[in-house]
Amino acid sequence: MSNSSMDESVRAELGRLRDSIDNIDAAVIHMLAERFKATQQVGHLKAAHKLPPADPAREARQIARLRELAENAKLDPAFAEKFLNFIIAEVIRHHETIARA
Ligand SMILES: O=C(O)C(=O)C[C@]1(C(=O)O)C=C[C@@H](O)C=C1
Repeated sequence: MSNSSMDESVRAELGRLRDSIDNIDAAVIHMLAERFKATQQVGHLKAAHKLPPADPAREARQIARLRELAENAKLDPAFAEKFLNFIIAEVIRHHETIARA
């Protein structure tokens, strides 16, 4: 294989992989948007009933569940936990904003 044809096959493979990454990123964004639509409703429900924005017991159950899912999927469970905590922190911020309104 000459240098130029090898470069072309690498370029093509990189292009295919990046198309797949772009599709996955789009799915992640759409799934997150749906999740935030649901949590916004939870925020309004909690505010209407004077419930606290955070529920640490629920979070502990979610973390345990996601860590197990991650392990089964061969994803680093510590990363899965960090990712969930990052999302939940943003949700709690939204809940607090709704409660103040
Ligand atoms: O389930 C709730 O009570 C929520 O407010 C949602 C959610 C989440 O984003 O999953 C956010 C904050 C809570 O601490 C726990 C979970």
